[in-house]
Amino acid sequence: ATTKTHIGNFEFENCFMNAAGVYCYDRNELEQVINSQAGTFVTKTATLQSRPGNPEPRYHDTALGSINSMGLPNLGFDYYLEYLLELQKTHPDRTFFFSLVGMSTEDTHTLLKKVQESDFNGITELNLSCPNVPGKPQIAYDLETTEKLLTDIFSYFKKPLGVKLPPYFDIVHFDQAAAVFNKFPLTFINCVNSIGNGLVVEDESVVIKPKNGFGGIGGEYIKPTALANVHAFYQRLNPSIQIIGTGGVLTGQDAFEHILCGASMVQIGTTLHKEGPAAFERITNELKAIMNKKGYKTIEDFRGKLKYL
Ligand SMILES: O=C(O)c1[nH]c(=O)[nH]c(=O)c1Cl
Repeated sequence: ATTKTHIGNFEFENCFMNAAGVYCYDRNELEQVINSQAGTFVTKTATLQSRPGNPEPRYHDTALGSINSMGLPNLGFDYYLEYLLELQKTHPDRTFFFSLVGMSTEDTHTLLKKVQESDFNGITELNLSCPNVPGKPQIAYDLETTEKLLTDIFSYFKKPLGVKLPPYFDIVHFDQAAAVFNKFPLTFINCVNSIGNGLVVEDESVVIKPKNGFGGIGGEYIKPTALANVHAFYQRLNPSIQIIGTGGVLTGQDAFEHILCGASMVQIGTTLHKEGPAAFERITNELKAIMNKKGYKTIEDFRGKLKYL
């Protein structure tokens, strides 16, 4: 069996990559993902200026997952663009993802215009779902703002673009969100970002400092929500818009389920944070074993073919 895949016009030797925010802060981390079994990587979400992020502790692992309120710490757009352009020379055969978002609508347009005018030839992931910047609501929970933003973006942005989405929890919201996304030539949507503003308590205390302990939840806690979002949009979107599945992937079986629900690429966050880049080889081998046992040669043999009762 092969776990290769494609997103847009790009081929990837493996359908696994990191989730933005994990193992992607700087060249050192990104190089480790490049040199792992991952098919590609996405950068930490970049903003126009570098950001220190929220006070620590701002990330905490639990037995079943993680909670974070990082606050968008990143080295700034220019740092990641410079590295991506360098990789286009040293790894011309590979395609990478650039995650970004502005701290204002104006900044978002400034960033995307810089990408459009640059020599970057990879895929851009616009983060519409950061839950941890105090005072900034998650853009993708405001569908009117999201539609206006995408309308303006696609008037000038002509390179491959996808959006990182928060989980939705209401069938009507799936309907309304899909109706918006179907209006645009999106290359993909990525479901899901962390479940925003959870609260983990240990003994008598919160476990992270920002926002009195409130933060985005990842890991085993969120797989049912992640699978539901992947499949809800798979059922509703134009087939030209592919789906990246993120959330709750610990094993090859979890990845199999994301692909069964419709995902064309699977991102790994909390598990990668806990296990390191070796997780890519383990999970890839586990998925291949499942595919061999079931007689599936490629992921297209079962992608989206979730059975109903
Ligand atoms: O606090 C963060 O940096 C963060 N944390 C998340 O869990 N998702 C995001 O999109 C971001 Cl931007």
